[in-house]
Amino acid sequence: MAPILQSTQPWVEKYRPKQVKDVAHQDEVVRCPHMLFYGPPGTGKTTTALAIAHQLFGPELYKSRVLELNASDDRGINVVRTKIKDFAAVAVGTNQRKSGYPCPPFKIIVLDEADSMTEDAQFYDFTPSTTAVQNALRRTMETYSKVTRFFFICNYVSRIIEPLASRCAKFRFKPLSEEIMSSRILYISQEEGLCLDAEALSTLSSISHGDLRRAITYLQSAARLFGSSISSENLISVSGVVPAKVVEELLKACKSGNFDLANKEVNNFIAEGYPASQMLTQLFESIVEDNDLSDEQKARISKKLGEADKCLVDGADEYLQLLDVVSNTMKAFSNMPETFAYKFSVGVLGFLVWAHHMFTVGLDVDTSAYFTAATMIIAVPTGIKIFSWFDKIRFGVRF
Ligand SMILES: Nc1ncnc2c1ncn2[C@@H]1O[C@H](COP(=O)(O)OP(=O)(O)OP(=O)(O)O)[C@@H](O)[C@H]1O
Repeated sequence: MAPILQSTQPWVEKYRPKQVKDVAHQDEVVRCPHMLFYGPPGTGKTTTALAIAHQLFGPELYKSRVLELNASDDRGINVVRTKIKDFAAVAVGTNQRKSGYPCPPFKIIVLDEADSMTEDAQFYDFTPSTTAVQNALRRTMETYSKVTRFFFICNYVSRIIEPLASRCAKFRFKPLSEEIMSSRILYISQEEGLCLDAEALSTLSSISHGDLRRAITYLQSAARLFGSSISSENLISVSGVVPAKVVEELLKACKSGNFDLANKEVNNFIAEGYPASQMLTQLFESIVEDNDLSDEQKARISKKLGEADKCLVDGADEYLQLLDVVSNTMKAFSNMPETFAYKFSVGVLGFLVWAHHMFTVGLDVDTSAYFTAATMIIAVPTGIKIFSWFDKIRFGVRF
């Protein structure tokens, strides 16, 4: 059995395919213009670009013909104007064909994470800066198109400006299917002398969501911690995925309508140290599949989950966000749907606005303005008050 603990090299690099033909299941992509590879993480975009470059130039010419820039490099507008231009402008020798490699007469510039290129000193402002850098590239691409090919790699193609995208052949990388992931994982397991049963294999594919890099990383972590025989539970524990039972308990508490119980579950969850964002993802999956909820209720909870997810990304408190989600889920599960209170308060508001309109018709401008102010002062708080009364009646607390 092969040693597991000796090598410190991450397996994602050790098992990065060196040849385009070994990149699993992205056949359409590998047949070269300027290229734009986009799609979710860990699906082989960078691997394909580097494999193409290696296969075109071989190890000897690789360094002189290929420039790799990723997010860790400085890729502000000045880099585009100088480093990329300097590299692109130097003509390639005509007689550099090495045995076994096609060595076409151009260079390749690989811009990884092209959707996060920044303008110097404006890195906090995504849209204008990225656009400025990309605009600066348009000219460079045109001027040096005879001697350079650009490979843009990104997750979100919508963040690449249209003039750049339209100069490229676009290739969408899809999340890898369970079978493709499993066969690559099986191959790596055999090479590393690991023993994975069918359940562990399927768990690994499902918790990785089509991201092979993630799957390989979980596998390596599990091998380090648990040795050569890896079970489904081992993989779940290294992945940070919340055990299905914990999600179930939380949903059960929501269904019970008992706020104290739900609060206790949220407290336990936070005390266990699970990431709240992971819980939101799994809660979402469970709610979408829950037959006790109507489509409208599912839509409401999903909206709340989305808002909480954004708040967490912005640095909000995990406990409060989760409690907010849980309270909204409780409302959705409760027999008196939120829509009733909502519609009632909106109805009161609507009535007052309508009454205001009827009374003010024919009044002079000043009287009408006073009346409008009075209506807003009465109508809005009244609506909100009624809304909160309903919450108090139902849960004894206002969320
Ligand atoms: N299609 C694939 N075939 C074989 N291995 C793959 C494939 N996709 C990913 N991998 C494995 O995952 C690792 C990471 O892949 P890669 O860097 O190409 O992903 P990516 O799509 O560029 O992701 P990101 O958008 O995060 O940069 C590779 O080193 C390789 O081990």
